[in-house]
This record gives sequence, C-alpha cells and structure tokens, in this order.
Amino acid sequence: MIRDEAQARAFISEWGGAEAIEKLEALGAALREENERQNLVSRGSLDTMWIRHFADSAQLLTHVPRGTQGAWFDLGSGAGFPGLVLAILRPEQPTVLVESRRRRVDWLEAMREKLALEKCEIEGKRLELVESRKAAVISARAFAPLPKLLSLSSRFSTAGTYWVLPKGRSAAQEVSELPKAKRKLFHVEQSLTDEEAGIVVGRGRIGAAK
Ligand SMILES: C[S@@+](CC[C@H](N)C(=O)[O-])C[C@H]1O[C@@H](n2cnc3c(N)ncnc32)[C@H](O)[C@@H]1O
Repeated sequence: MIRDEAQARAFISEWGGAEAIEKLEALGAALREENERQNLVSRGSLDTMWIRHFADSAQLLTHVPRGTQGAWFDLGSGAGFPGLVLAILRPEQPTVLVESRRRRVDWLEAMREKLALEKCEIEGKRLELVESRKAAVISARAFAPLPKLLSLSSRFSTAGTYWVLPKGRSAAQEVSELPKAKRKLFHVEQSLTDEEAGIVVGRGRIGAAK
C-alpha cells in the first residue's frame, strides 16, 4: 500500500525516469495554478497530489502489460487523471483523452504542448460523438456508473482490449450487478493508494446487447 507522498514518488520512479518525474513536477505546479481559475481537482487533494492523483493514476500500469500495442483511451479525463499521467509514463503508447468540457479540454491541450506529449491526442467532445476506433486499453476514473460506462464505450472494445476502471468503494458491487455475459470479463483488484478502493480490471469485447 502506498501511504504517503514520499512512497507515491518512489512508486512512480519505478515506472518513469528523471524526465517523467520532471514532467509530473511541472504538471503539478501548473495544476496548482490553474486550479485557482477552474475547479479541476478538489482543493484538499492539492497537497497530496502524488498519492491522490499521480500514483493513483500510475498504478493502472500494473494491470496493462508493457508493450501493449494500440491506443490507450481515457474517458472523461477531466484534469488529466489518469490520462496525462499515463501519457507521461508510457510515452511510446498513443493515448486518447476524451473530455467534453471546453475549459478542461483547453487545459489538457495546453498540458500536451507544455509537456511535449507527442503521442497524446485530445478528443474534445462528448464520448458519444467520438468516431469509433479500436482501443487497446480503456480507462476511466470517476466517469460514470459501470453499466453506463460500458454501454458508452463498448463500440471501442475488441477481444484484446484491457479495461482498467478505478471504482472506489463500489467496485465489487458494480461488477456483481452486471449481467452475467459482461460480469465474466471483469474482476476487482485492490487499489494501492486507498485501502477501501477497488479497480475493475478486465479484458475483452463488450457486446452491444445487455
Ligand atoms: C468527475 S470528473 C473525473 C475527471 C478525472 N477522470 C478524475 O478522476 O480526476 C468526470 C469528467 O468526465 C467528463 N465527462 C462526463 N461525461 C462525459 C462524456 N459523455 N463525454 C466526455 N466527457 C465526459 C466531465 O466533463 C468531467 O471532466
């Protein structure tokens, strides 16, 4: 379990080198500033950014093999969690950050430029309007209840798609309430940043039918 800011930094160092850490430092400083202008993250989380946002995002990498080919879709990226952190820590993998709110899209685009995230694409529109493409990975933190999340994103999934969905305390309950055909694709992994939280992890194509 990652319990404090120092442990969060140490955990992230296992995933990225000095350049990645510098980019996260820059992201953190910019986030602190921008949060004065728009409510990107809760004010209370700014002093525990490394555990609450950076490590909480980075831990998803433990469930997706390095070398996975294809695009990593992050749905409802908001301030960029987990999407921007993943784009920083896995720069070789294309990432697609989907976010509909204009000011948040502007922020994500500004960060992509500032941090030189060349393989990071921002889809600044509602997910429902994003053209269908194959996703190698789908992540979404605090985006929508699981049934809605799956119905909105099923058209991006293939038999090989990895799903990594931080779900807080409701993870097991949300999986147990899925229809059997969908439920069998998923299990719950313990979050490394919160003893009471779970991550819904799975692999496969979600059919359109319920
Ligand atoms: C609660 S925030 C979570 C942000 C971020 N993932 C995090 O955990 O910090 C949910 C985000 O999803 C975006 N969102 C909600 N519905 C969406 C949709 N249908 N298409 C694209 N973005 C959406 C919202 O604008 C918001 O920024």
